Amino acid sequence: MSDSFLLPQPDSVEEEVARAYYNDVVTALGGPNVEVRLSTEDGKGKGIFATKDIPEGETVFTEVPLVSLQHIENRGSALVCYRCLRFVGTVEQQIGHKLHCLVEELRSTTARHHQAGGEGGGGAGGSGAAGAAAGEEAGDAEEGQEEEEGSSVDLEEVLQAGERLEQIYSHVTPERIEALRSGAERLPMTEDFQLPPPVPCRRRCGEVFCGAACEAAAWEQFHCLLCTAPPPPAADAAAAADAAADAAADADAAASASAAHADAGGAGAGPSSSSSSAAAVAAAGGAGGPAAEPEPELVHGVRVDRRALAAFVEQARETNEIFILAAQVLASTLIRAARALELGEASAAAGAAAAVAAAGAAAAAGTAAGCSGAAGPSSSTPSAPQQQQQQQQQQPPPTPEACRAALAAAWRPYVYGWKRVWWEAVAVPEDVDSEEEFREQLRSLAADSLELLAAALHDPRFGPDLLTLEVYGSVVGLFELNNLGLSVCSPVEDFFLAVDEEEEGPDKAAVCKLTGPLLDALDAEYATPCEATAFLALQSCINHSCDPNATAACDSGDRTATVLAQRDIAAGDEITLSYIDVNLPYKRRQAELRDYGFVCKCERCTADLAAAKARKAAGGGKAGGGMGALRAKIGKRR
Ligand SMILES: C[S@@+](CC[C@H](N)C(=O)[O-])C[C@H]1O[C@@H](n2cnc3c(N)ncnc32)[C@H](O)[C@@H]1O
Repeated sequence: MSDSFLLPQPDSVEEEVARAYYNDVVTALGGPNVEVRLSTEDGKGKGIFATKDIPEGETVFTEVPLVSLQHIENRGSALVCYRCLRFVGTVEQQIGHKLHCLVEELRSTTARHHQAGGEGGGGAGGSGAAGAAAGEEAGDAEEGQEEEEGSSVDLEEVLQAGERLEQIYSHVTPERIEALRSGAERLPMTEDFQLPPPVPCRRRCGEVFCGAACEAAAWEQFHCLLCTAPPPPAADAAAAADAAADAAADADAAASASAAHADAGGAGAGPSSSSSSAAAVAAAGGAGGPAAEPEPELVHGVRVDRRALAAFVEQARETNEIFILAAQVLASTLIRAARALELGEASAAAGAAAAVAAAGAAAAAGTAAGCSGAAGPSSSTPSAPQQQQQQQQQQPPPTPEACRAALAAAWRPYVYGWKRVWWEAVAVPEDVDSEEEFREQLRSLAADSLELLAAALHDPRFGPDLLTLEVYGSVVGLFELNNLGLSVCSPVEDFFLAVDEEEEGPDKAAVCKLTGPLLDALDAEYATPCEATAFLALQSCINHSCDPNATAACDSGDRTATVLAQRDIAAGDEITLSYIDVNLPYKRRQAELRDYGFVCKCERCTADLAAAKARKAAGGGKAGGGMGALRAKIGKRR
């Protein structure tokens, strides 16, 4: 059992609080189609059950992720809001961004070949260190080999990169890519695919948002603690509080934000992305930041060292991007706990379990407010850093009991997702010789990451309880076992489909003359969606079935993820989704689900296993059986 009061204890008080929390979450989302049961009869843990008949095609429930993060390697394919994943800019900018990042990535591959002296090798190659799976890294046998592989180049990959680059340039010039990217070139028919203009982070850290409200919501929710850019000079500090609103009106915002996004890791791979945090800081400096060593800032009572944050982000991008999501969870928890103290809510929270549950549920519902700018139950207008520091200095220090109660309440939205620490939750890859060594390497990677984060966020009130390896490992493990892959369709795909569907004739020919070369240059990339990882309070409670009765879909327009009935669901039925491709035969399904850390106990697997055993007993063949094609992956809701 865990020593940390932040990780669940199996006692009745906890169960009561959990029940109250989920009731509040369901109610806040407009229930009452479903309820959360804390244990299913077949031992799968928590589950979601229908409280009334839900006909096929109807919405079971809709919710907003508590946190989400676009995959680093996807940043070159889709220019989206850092908080809500909505595509931003224009279709032209999206096309320019994709081509620019693609060209940069291909160039960096061929440049690595030249740097390596033009020698081919059988090494790892690949598209750079960014986003490399921690498991792969931990699976490498020896340091020497890693180094050797890092500098070696796969000749075939280099040749392919060169060919692809030539193919792109045979259809589109570098000047045209830049014209699309900057908005100088407009294409016909794109007015039907309006996107919000990108609004840069108030400190120009390189992240962009779909509007000032989303920028402000992200800032309040976690970004004020995690932004890698230093504060503006003192004279501009007051203005900085309103910078998000100003940025929306900034005539250059769209183009500069688009470029900043690309420079801050947009290429998604290769050297440019691993130095992205530094680039983001440099970009912010260029926008008026001080050149001198910045002082740590006090934000909601947390001492924030932006340079240390940049180091944290860089390590996460090179090893495991989930560390960044984990940091969002911890930062938003710190902020909610600090706000609770600021507003004097802690004493109430300490006294009543129900109040604790309500605070947590309200936090989940608060983030569900979408792009409205609301960031939580005690959302307040952000004040300038100096004002915040003054306020905090005037307040008497909170008691340890108040701190613990505030932290427990703030932590509530995540506590029930907890299962195992990351290094114990990960399935061991087949090519790993020593499981013990592998898990130790993951543990040490998480410890390094936490050390960097703890150096960046110093909080004597909550830090000693929250920033521990056990809690950090549990948050990363939560994403390993509960995360939801979000996939938001690209407006670029919709645009090219619309062009294709136009009636044949001279008008279409004129449009195709302009768009055809772009489609040829993009090739299969034209349809790449935004891919992200997210954590949702209710969806993370839905168990898997190889014959699911529901499916999930997401809508980038309002940042919602919806669960839909895939067939008629009766009151009392468990709601199930498929985490994998259910077309696979029994053994392959079980193998895939081992990656999710469990042996499937669904009715179909139970029946398949029984049939296989019966066949074996009768001296017969293999287990198998196909179902209709279903994808766990979330698609766009139409
Ligand atoms: C996303 S969570 C679902 C909610 C979970 N039951 C809970 O208590 O939080 C996924 C976890 O639920 C359990 N689970 C989900 N579907 C299952 C199934 N078909 N058979 C066995 N365990 C399952 C596994 O422990 C898995 O790691």
